[in-house]
Amino acid sequence: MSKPRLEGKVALITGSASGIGEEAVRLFAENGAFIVAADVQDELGHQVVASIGTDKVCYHHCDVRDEKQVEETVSYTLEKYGRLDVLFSNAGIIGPLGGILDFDISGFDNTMATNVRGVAATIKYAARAMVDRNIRGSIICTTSVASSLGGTGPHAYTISKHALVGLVRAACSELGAYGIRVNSISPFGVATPLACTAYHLKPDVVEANICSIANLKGIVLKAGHIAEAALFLASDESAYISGHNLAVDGGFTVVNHSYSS
Ligand SMILES: NC(=O)c1ccc[n+]([C@@H]2O[C@H](COP(=O)([O-])OP(=O)(O)OC[C@H]3O[C@@H](n4cnc5c(N)ncnc54)[C@H](O)[C@@H]3O)[C@@H](O)[C@H]2O)c1
Repeated sequence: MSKPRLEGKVALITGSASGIGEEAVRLFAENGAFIVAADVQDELGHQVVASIGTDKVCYHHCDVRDEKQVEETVSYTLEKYGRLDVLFSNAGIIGPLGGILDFDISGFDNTMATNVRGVAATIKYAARAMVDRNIRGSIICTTSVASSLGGTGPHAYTISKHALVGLVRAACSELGAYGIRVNSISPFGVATPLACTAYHLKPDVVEANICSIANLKGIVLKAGHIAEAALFLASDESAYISGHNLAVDGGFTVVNHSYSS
């Protein structure tokens, strides 16, 4: 039997009580990792952990907008499992809807505080922990197709995800010297609570809408597909990949949708 892909590795996953993060917790655990699952939805987070088993996975409250909570969560991970090999900085919000002409500036601030500043804080403390212990770790963030295209999400969200690509590249440029890889995953639409609640739609309706505009037909994108990409970037199979924004979008961002042959 082949060795579990994350055997002996310790991972911190934010936004882990729901959607993509929850799937990643399950998949990383199946692949032998010790995990701290962090989120602000404590009840859901505890349920996720209880459904997997508390021997290798634990839940910890962390609002990524609060630098102190991020620092404390990384310290908790080190106390609990003794090291940190993988950060999956995945927590994010869709932020306010609406156009630029009536732009919700305070909603924009909160979106940036969560999707960019929050991720920056997680990278800062996770990278410190890795550098201090000489760990050649892997840092993964969740961007979006809205990180490379305008008009595929609300404006504040699009701005935040574009900025996140810059953050990944900046961190990659510095942390390579320590052997630490920094990448991101850029998903197309997935019918998680983030996508469903924003538009007040049920998951099957969201999936039907996504499929109707998707480039790749005959498959429905699920949170598990994104978790698989995170597993690859977390594992040693991606040992020389850094600074990459891995599209899991069925080709959506590289085709001209108005062209038909
Ligand atoms: N669902 C999609 O279509 C889609 C597409 C592209 C990218 N993404 C990105 O994937 C990531 C995960 O989203 P999802 O779709 O699984 O949605 P989700 O709502 O199911 O999960 C997001 C999780 O992040 C947590 N969270 C929100 N604010 C937080 C904060 N301040 N501190 C800590 N945790 C916080 C939420 O409680 C939730 O559990 C996000 O970064 C999102 O932008 C989602």
